[in-house]
Amino acid sequence: MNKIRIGTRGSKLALWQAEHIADLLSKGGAETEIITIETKGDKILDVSIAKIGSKGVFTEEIEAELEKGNIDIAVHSAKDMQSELPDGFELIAFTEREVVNDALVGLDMKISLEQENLIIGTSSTRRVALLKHFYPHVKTVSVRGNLQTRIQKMKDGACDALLLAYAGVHRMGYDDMIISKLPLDKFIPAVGQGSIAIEASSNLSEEKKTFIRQNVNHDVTEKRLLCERAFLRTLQGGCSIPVFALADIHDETITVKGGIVNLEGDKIIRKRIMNKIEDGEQAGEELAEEVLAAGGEEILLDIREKLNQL
Ligand SMILES: NCc1[nH]cc(CCC(=O)O)c1CC(=O)O
Repeated sequence: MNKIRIGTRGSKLALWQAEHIADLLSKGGAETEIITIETKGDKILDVSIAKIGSKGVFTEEIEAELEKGNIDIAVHSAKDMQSELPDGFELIAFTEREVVNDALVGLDMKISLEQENLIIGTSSTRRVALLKHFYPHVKTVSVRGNLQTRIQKMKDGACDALLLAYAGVHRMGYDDMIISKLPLDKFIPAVGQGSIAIEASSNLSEEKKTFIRQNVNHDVTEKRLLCERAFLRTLQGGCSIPVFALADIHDETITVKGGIVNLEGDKIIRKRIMNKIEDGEQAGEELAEEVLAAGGEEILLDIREKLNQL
């Protein structure tokens, strides 16, 4: 088999993830090369993603390279992947999921969301809306950029602490700045949080596809993520919409919890569905239908309108 060429964005987190995939493939006996690609999302740092229009800002340039065959696969944080890829592309593997929680990150280990006069840096609409819902006294400020930039902005006084995905903080080696893991009963994570996804062109050879799946894919994670992604697809969520879902597998059963919260944080809809593992995608779809029917549809329309006005 020829060398496997791995495309990735150039941030430290993206490179860590690409190197992790290269390691897994090398252990299986493949030769690998990492190729860095700059995307629109990397260039525009002063505007929130919700304003740029989320669709494909971090993936377009990478997909162009996949299409041309300049790279064999692209490595992404699974949660950054749209629920529906453009024609001709597919996700062929998901790495074993690590800690899924959001985490409070900062220098002062005594900080808690219960305290008064707290300013939290985050640019995720989901985290802002969930904070407004569960901790309405907490103020938020938008802090964008890669992890290192955000931490620097916090040190410069932009906020008291950051709200980030535990997984990314851990991958970057900042464990000693993790103040607490937020509880999953309040902060249900973004779809796919904590896993790394491999994207390929549908034209990638079966030989490479099979090899990559054998060495990278984690079966239980894949089932959980396909369920969550079916929820996101049915809801037509998109990464700027504050929706969340988390699937878990025990014995023969998949359980998925998820919902939507409005931007003001005063309306939240959460549901839970259980199904046989092999019907996980159906469980994700049903969860979305229930959330939509219970008022999620209205919230979604309202959010779309407000994001369009940004
Ligand atoms: N949206 C950016 C992004 N994409 C993936 C991660 C973290 C790693 C992961 O969840 O796999 C992060 C940072 C964050 O949300 O704090």
